[in-house]
Amino acid sequence: MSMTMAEKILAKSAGLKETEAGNIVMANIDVAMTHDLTGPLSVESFQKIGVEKVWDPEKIVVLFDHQVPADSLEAAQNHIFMREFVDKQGINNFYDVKEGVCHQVLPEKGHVIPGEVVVGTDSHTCTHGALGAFATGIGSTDMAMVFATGKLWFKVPETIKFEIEGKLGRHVYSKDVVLNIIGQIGADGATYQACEFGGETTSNMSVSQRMALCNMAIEMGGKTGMVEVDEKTIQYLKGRTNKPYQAFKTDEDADSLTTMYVNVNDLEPQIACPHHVDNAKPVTEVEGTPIDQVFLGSCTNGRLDDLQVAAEILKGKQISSDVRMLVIPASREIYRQALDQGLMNIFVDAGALVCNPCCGPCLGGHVGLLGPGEVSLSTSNRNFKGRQGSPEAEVYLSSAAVAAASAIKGEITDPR
Ligand SMILES: CC(C)[C@H](C(=O)O)[C@@H](O)C(=O)O
Ligand code: SF4
Repeated sequence: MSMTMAEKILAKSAGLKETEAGNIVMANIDVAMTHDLTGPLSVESFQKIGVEKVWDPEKIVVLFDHQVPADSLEAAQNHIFMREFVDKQGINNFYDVKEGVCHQVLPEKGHVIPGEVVVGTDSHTCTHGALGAFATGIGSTDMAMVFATGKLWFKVPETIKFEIEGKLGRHVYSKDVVLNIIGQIGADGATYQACEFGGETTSNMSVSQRMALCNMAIEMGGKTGMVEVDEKTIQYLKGRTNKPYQAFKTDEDADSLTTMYVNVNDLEPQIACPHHVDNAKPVTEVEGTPIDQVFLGSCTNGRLDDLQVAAEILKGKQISSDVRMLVIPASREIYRQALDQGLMNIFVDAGALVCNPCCGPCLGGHVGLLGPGEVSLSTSNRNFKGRQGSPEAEVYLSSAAVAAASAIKGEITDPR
């Protein structure tokens, strides 16, 4: 039977030969991730089930990233509570305050491999599908059941495959591609679909750029984002994991597959305007909009290539005195590489604030919040009302290149 990548992975994880979209399968979970913000709820629910020990401590990853270092007594208490859980359950895959954002750290540390089922109590767990896994966000009570049993049921999703063709122009990136797709199909355009990204443009992208595509799958309602395994995936995995893995591909004649063709030859840098991610416009339509803060970071665009692009633009320049710019590398590994490459000197000399790897202002719970009437330009993935602080603030989303060029001018700027 012809199947999609999502169907093949879910069939394998449920011990079935085949399955099809719409079926309910009981999957064996390969990786279960929780963090400082949703972890306490997951653990409290787990404790209510009454099972003493988690099903397999080696398959659980606990990580602190949303409020690190603790910015409130509540955050500190959450951290203490989670450290006690990790200790009691013998969970070795524990990353305390220093490592960075979960969706960057898990792939980096080799926890994500092709063909496996990864669940996390965070909606952007779909990012990990860039390595050919089936990865999705789940609720804290679902995670409690995973902790207890190692299993979770899924309705097998249909697949929408974005065949991306054409050559990206100068200073046009995967973030622009995915914002444009979301603008076209809407925030509910791929509801409960496995969003697979393919075509020659995707093949030419780095794993990092593919992660930005998959990261945004949830912003069009997707159950997961996915990219087929290729040489770049294999190179990425090298030195990170020795675990054997299976690479699955979507059969072109699979019943549950819909294809959307996207040509990027003439694509301009895109901006998602307040207060919805699907309110995407070409930068030329919004350039000149004054901004108060620029946030370069997050699980969407806080990776080394993003920092490199931004540093190239900021080199020898000064950030506008009307703007605060926050640079937050997505992980310690990226921070280290950025230091080695001299990127941090460029940011500091330009007048940016460099913070420790964490989620930062992305969801308005930690550093760098916006006041009423303020405007942020952010490389993250959501611009909902109140997302980065005051409900009277506005958030625009863009690539790292637009963010850097705009920081210099103090207004939304076309980096080209
Ligand atoms: C805190 C967490 C539940 C949340 C998510 O699931 O996405 C956060 O990471 C976000 O980006 O809004
Ligand atoms: S960086 Fe933002 S989107 Fe990513 S996990 Fe953190 S809060 Fe969520």
